[in-house]
Amino acid sequence: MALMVGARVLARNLLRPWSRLPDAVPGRTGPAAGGGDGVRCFGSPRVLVETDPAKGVAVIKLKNPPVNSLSLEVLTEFVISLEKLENDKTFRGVIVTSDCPGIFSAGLDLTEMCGKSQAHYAEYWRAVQELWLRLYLSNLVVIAAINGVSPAGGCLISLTCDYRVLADNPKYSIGLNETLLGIVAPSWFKDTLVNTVGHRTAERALQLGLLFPPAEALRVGIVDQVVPEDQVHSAALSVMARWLAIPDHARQLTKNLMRKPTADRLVKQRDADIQYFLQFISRDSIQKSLRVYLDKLRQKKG
Ligand SMILES: CCCCC/C=C\C/C=C\CCC/C=C/C(=O)SCCNC(=O)CCNC(=O)[C@H](O)C(C)(C)COP(=O)(O)OP(=O)(O)OC[C@H]1O[C@@H](n2cnc3c(N)ncnc32)[C@H](O)[C@@H]1OP(=O)(O)O
Repeated sequence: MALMVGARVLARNLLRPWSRLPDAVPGRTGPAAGGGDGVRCFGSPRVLVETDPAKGVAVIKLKNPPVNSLSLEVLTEFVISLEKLENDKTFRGVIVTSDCPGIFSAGLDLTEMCGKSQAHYAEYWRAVQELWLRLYLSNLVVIAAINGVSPAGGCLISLTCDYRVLADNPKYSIGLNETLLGIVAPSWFKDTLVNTVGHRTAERALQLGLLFPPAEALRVGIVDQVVPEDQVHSAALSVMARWLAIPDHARQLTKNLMRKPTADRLVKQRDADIQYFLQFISRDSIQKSLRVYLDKLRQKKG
């Protein structure tokens, strides 16, 4: 019950940009934060933020064990943390990564889309839209340091970034695998993939629900770089330095030029998109597919 109320409060914060989460780790500094002196931490229970004001760079670490599924709370806390960074002129870039070993993100939280009320589905989908819009159009340089498997919504998060570095581990596949669950990637997921890998590759990948292992992911361009696992963070920092060498205003205007038409397609019909999602996700056949998929995941262990 408390969790539900908490989620509602957090979700309402999305609509009230002036409201702030209390800092979960207020002003913690020092080497434990991962970057030596001057690194400061804030954020929330599921979205840790380590900042290095001297470099103007922050690291957002998703921490929603066991699989970093994108629950309503995670989506909301992510947006709030991102907004905090964007409103602080100290920061010019952010690296998005995972605090869960071996898993970047298992994607949208299936339990949020299964067996819940229409009101809940609407609330959840608006939060998914919000995070996508904020990340896709962020003024910050956003680099994904993909240190684990990254299906569906996890892949979407990384596709919204400006650059993707993937750890070279055969288990760390990435892709929009929605069709394997018997569901369909919405048009703006599809657009994000098309804008990254081109129409033909996206068409094949989406219909077959392909999850690309690292070498393949690099070949089709769904990631920009594959590096040994222990170098993901340092590689992301090197890339960041290169992107930060470009004057902000020129880079930001160019990013906007490239991405705004795609984002505008959703912005112009957000409510209709929510209605479309509601109709789709509430179908008996879709609910059944999701239940079967979740049961398979749960039975895997037993
Ligand atoms: C023309 C018509 C168009 C209509 C379109 C309109 C609208 C669109 C409608 C819907 C669009 C929805 C888009 C959906 C996007 C998504 O992101 S769906 C999620 C996709 N994710 C996956 O397929 C990944 C599933 N998970 C896994 O494959 C594995 O869990 C793993 C990530 C590889 C990790 O494996 P492992 O370490 O072995 O961990 P377990 O499998 O044992 O899992 C641990 C527990 O976590 C639970 N879990 C896993 N994934 C999720 C998830 N995504 N959400 C919620 N929960 C998840 C799993 O059940 C285990 O739970 P228990 O501990 O057993 O309780």
